[in-house]
Amino acid sequence: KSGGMTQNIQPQRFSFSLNATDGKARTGVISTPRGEIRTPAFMPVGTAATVKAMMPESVRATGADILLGNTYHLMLRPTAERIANLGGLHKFMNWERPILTDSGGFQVMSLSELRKLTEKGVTFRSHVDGSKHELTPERSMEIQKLLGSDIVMCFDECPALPADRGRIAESMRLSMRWAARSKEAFGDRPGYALFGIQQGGLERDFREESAEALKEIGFDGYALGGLAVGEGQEAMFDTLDFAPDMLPTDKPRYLMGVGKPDDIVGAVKRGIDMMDCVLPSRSGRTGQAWTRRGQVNIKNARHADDPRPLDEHCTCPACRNYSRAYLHHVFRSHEIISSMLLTWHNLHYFQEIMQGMRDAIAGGRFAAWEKEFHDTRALGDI
Ligand SMILES: Cc1cccc2c(=O)nc(N)[nH]c12
Ligand SMILES: [Zn+2]
Repeated sequence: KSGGMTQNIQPQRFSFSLNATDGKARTGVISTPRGEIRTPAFMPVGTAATVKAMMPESVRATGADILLGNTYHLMLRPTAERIANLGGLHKFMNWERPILTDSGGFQVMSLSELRKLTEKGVTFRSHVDGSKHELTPERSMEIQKLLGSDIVMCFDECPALPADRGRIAESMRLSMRWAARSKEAFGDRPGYALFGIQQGGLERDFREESAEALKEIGFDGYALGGLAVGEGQEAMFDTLDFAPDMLPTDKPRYLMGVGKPDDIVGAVKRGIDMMDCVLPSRSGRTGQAWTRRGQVNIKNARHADDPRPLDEHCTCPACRNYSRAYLHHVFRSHEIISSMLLTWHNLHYFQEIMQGMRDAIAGGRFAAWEKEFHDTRALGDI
């Protein structure tokens, strides 16, 4: 034994290693200077520098290796410059593990008013105070650098659906020009990653053109954008039956904005490595619990006298220490703990699904795991 200090040498690089595949499903590890990300990974959304109703240590306790922040929200309030002056987003929100930030374009189109889209970028008025702002690929890269996020997303445009093929092609080609400008502006930042975002709607030829354009530019990871925007699960899965295969095998594939538990399982089955969604946290705040036997609306009167836990197999604090009757009561009384407990449970359950899939893929038994997953959900709540 050397006796010397065994330092915790963090890799100064961003790298992805694939450990096993089972059909199209994959499991591996993304190594970053701020820690490892086990894939397939679910990323809780921390829009305004907080995963709502959760302390960061609680988010970690659910099993999350990485969380999401949003360029759009943070540039408006408290501003990226203020966060940078305070030491960056990790320090600001007390989460020292990896953070991925979305690039802002998608949120502008869905949240702001008086938007103006040009080749240069987007000008808009803040939904917070009506102030005028501009986002371009260059400004988005600058903001994400000020935040210090480990995985930076290209600045893209996601067409509102329904859209005709002409609109989808035009929007995708703009996003590809913006991807090149994003890469140029991002520069060379060892330890930080830039992900390209494939667009092209549900169209195989446009998805192919987009994938080719992104590979030509070259990225550390590749996201599939333009899905989970109202097309429905069947159309999304039909697209996922071909789109991920167009992307490099040796880089992470990130499906943005997905989804319900069965969306997540279907996406991993089709070769997706990373996902994010507000569903578990947002629905937790409305009393909507996600369990292995389906959805449970805890506000429903049927739970008022029920001494059982939400999910008897779940090891989260809500299921270990509280009854359905208690959860029902605190929701009906609008107590703050109601959001805390159900958000924790939902995030814990989503991470349990991810861990189950990682183990199943590593063991070559994904099909059996998927069957068990669907059969149990079909039982419905008891
Ligand atoms: C968050 C999200 C959901 C769904 C789609 C998208 C998209 O196409 N592009 C970006 N940047 N973000 C998205
Ligand atoms: Zn639970």
